Amino acid sequence: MTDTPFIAVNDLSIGYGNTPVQGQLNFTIQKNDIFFVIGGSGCGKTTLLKSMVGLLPPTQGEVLYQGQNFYDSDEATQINLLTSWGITFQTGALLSSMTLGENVALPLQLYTQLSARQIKEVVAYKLALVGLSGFEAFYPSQLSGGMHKRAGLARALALEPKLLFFDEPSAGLDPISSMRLDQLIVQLCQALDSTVIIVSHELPSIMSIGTRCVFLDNHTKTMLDYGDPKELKLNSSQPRVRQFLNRDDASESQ
Ligand SMILES: Nc1ncnc2c1ncn2[C@@H]1O[C@H](COP(=O)(O)OP(=O)(O)OP(=O)(O)O)[C@@H](O)[C@H]1O
Repeated sequence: MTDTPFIAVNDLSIGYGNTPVQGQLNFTIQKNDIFFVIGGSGCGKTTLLKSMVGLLPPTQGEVLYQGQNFYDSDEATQINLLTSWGITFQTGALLSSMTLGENVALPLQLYTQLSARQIKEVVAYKLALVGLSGFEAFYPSQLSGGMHKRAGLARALALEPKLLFFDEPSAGLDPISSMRLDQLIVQLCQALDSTVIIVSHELPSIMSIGTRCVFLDNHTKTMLDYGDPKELKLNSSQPRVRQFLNRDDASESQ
């Protein structure tokens, strides 16, 4: 038995060139968490996600995945980590020139030895999981916003990831579709025994499915608090965190 956290963010600073975005980030994520990264517009949520998925080396500190630091690892370890992650960013989740079937098949073709027939079966299964059975031949432009998000989820799930990253998964969806997507994320997370990290502004999602969250602050350029969002909403010692989670007007100025 080890007490190494599933993910440990240690003294992390992130930014672009000489412009710091966030610093002194320290928190852990447990296996099976549905972990939200929250905070006002432009505070650095997407930047944190980019840094966590290997797209932006930190300016200081580290993110450890069961003790492994992506940026310090050799290529084989980096590929192992990358193929155990499913990532959907807000834009560009799907390649527009490919059908849904081809989009979902792509990671399987790149990273597995499966035959064409096996890939076809896995694609059909993943599309069924997100309620898109029979849509293999559709192009992303032929889908509604909600279907597009679910198809992005199917592609992220292609390699049965143990860790899923989502940037604003329900952006642009109506409240009902957004709630259905939340339920789908919870079901898939349980079925695949996965852990999920979500960047989101959506308070109903944060409150209904979030197990823990970290609040990034624009003013101080660091985290103000982290923990169970329901707890923080009531008891955070940080007024800006309570304002945000209670949707007080004061949080809108962030
Ligand atoms: N590629 C980039 N180069 C330089 N600065 C960037 C880049 N991408 C983002 N930034 C800046 O970094 C800061 C944080 O941006 P980021 O997109 O991470 O915030 P966010 O919290 O995800 O915002 P939102 O909630 O509005 O999507 C912003 O000031 C943004 O202008």
